Amino acid sequence: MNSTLDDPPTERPETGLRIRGLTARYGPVLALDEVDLTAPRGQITAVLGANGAGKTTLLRVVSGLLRPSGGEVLLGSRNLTDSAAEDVARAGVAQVPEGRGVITELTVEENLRLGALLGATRSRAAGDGTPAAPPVPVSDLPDVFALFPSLERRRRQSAHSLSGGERQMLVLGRALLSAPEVLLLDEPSLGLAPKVVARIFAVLRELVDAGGLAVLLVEQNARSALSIADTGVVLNLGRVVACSDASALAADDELRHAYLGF
Ligand SMILES: Nc1ncnc2c1ncn2[C@@H]1O[C@H](COP(=O)(O)OP(=O)(O)OP(=O)(O)O)[C@@H](O)[C@H]1O
Repeated sequence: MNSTLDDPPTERPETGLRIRGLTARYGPVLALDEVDLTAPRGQITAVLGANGAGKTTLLRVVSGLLRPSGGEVLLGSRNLTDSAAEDVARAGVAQVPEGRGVITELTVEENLRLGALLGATRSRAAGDGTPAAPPVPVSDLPDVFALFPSLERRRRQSAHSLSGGERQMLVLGRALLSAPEVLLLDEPSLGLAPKVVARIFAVLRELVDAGGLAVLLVEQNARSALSIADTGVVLNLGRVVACSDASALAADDELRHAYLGF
């Protein structure tokens, strides 16, 4: 039987996110078929694959937006499988939606304060027995501004005025302020200039190396993703067709040509 969010942890929380036998459907369409993968703490796990492979569906299930038809989503010893999206967020799983996720009516600073608000809620919950958040080295707005100085220059501007790259930095900063254990990133490179992508990926790498954060990075840009990831998982038609060390995947010509488009 599944444990619940309220069960006391019985394993070391270092385990990170584990997905076991995950199956998801849209009516007759089988979008995920018995997917197994692990996103350990202190590592970046890239999920790669062509259009329709099931990457977005995987994120939707993990974040509680779509109910799976089978399998499990575990965070440490906590079973998040059938949890509502707000409970998954409170458990420490932060979504970094593709740059659309900024609230354009609010300023940069106000957007960031929303993330900090969730972080504060989580800290109070931790006092009630939930495992404390890991030491993500971002706890207040100045920490985000140190990572992304252009956000500081625009802190009082409406988020509407930001470029695509700045919007992506803002949603990432907001997610970090929620003191996450796991970051889920959906195509953070989409439509951005290579220089901006390089900055965002370098920040992710720094954060993961500095603490116990687990990153699940969904990307179509397989080459860039594998350059910063520890492990790559390749999906095709809802199934895992490869799961390996990122550098080994990048060096596998057959696999790259068949599934990764580079
Ligand atoms: N709302 C939906 N209704 C029906 N089928 C869907 C729906 N969303 C996705 N699908 C189907 O589920 C499968 C997986 O789609 P998904 O969006 O997860 O793939 P993806 O790898 O994220 O691709 P993309 O990068 O194009 O978003 C595809 O066959 C897709 O057509």
